[in-house]
Amino acid sequence: LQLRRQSKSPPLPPGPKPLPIIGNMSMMGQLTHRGLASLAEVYGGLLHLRLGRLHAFAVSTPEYAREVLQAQDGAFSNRPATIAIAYLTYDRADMAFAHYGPFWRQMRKLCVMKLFSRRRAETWLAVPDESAALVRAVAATGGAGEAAVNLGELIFALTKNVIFRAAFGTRDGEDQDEFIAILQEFSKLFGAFNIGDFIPWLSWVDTQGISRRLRDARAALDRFIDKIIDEHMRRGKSPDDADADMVDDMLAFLPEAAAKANNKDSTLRLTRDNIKAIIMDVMFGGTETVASAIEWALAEMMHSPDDLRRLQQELADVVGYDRNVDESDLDKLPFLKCVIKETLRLHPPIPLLLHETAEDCVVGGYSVPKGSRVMINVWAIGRHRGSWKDADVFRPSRFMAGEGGEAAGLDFKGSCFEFLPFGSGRRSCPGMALGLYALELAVAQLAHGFNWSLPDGMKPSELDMGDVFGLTAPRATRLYAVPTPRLNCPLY
Ligand code: HEM
Repeated sequence: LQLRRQSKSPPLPPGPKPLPIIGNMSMMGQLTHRGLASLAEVYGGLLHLRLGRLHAFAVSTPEYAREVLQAQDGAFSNRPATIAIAYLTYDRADMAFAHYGPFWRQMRKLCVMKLFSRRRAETWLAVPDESAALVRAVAATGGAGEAAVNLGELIFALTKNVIFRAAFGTRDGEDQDEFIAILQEFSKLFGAFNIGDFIPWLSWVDTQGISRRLRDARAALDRFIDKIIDEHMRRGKSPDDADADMVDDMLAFLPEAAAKANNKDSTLRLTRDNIKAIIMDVMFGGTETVASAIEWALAEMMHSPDDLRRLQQELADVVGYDRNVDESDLDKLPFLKCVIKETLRLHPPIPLLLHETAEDCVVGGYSVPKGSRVMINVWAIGRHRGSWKDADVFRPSRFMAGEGGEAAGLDFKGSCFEFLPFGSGRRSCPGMALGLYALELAVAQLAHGFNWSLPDGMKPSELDMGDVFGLTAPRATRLYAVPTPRLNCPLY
């Protein structure tokens, strides 16, 4: 009896009572950052759900986040993938959905050292160029202080152009529209409910025609990127060329190119599928995340005009009224950094981090079996009442050093578990530096270049601050605002 008792694994954490076979699948609609935060108030910081055959866990406190992202990082670093995700990533031929292991390590090294690194001039030049184009577009459409501009749409165009340029070396043309349509279909398929993910013996039930849509979407991507790869192979640019793009960088790792260049230094060999899948990672990882953060930062400041005025005063003191902000100013703008931090705390662009366990684990005395889906709710953690004073209030000065800001010592690099907009540990964001650069520059230039008011006499307190849940958590309604130029120089 004693042996049996000793070998008994610890209990599963608390959670809503599951039904036979379907478990808690009737609660699928609640598995959003907000829904899971409400469940955590009832069941605690580590809760368990049964979704058909799948065990799912939600982590909603800094203590449990530290446990899974730091103390037991190795066991929690796999990624869960639905049938749709596995198919659209060419069976996890990318980095974001590859399981933790030697292949993922090599892909990650390639991304960090080459694709997103500061040395990739084309990518980093795209940020100031496209940010200037955004300011120009704002000045052109609403610059007389009369018409409202659709800031959300213009900001999305900025990040899309930056990433498109980084990947393919170009921004214009009908190609972009075709590619955006492919991205949108991928995004819908990633989020579509598919019963086979939870009850495999029911996978034949495909009422929404998902299998056909998956085949069509991947075929469309094949057609699109194969053409680009062939063009890049024909022009034969070297990754060392100043205007090389990500495709040029990756082509050097195709077996035929590596053999030709006698590239023995690297054991990494990529296939065309790897190249396509990584391009999709970069598109999904780098476009909506940055766009949603820029739009939220501006919306929060329009909702809290004193903070906008304070940032504009800082910009006037440091930059003056005769030019707009450039990269060299960014490190001299402490309040701007606080605005960015406070925005990422309240609106982490990826609100739920999705991990999977590679082995049976025990967390806080509870069992987490191998192959479980683990959702780390960074949105709930950023608003955790035990960690943050006035947790739901936008107050950038909480991060201000020298003013007694209670959160002055906290940053988002991954060691403060109450603040994880970029994740932490092995699977944390490899595009953080690039994302922050685009975010800081765009927010600073828009705040410095214009005074902002809300359309139709709307009061700041009336601005809709709701969000929607998907791969990211952008604003529920696009941000419209009326710009009035405030500099003595032309806006580009
Ligand atoms: C404000 C901007 C951004 C935010 C807040 C952000 C946030 C995140 C988060 C939270 C993760 C997942 C961490 C985890 O699961 O533990 C992630 C992963 C990732 N991000 Fe970002 N990201 C941003 C910008 C970018 C950019 C600009 C790129 C690429 C150009 C990028 C590429 C990726 C990739 C490829 C992964 C997957 C990494 C892996 O699985 O190993 N991100 N990001």
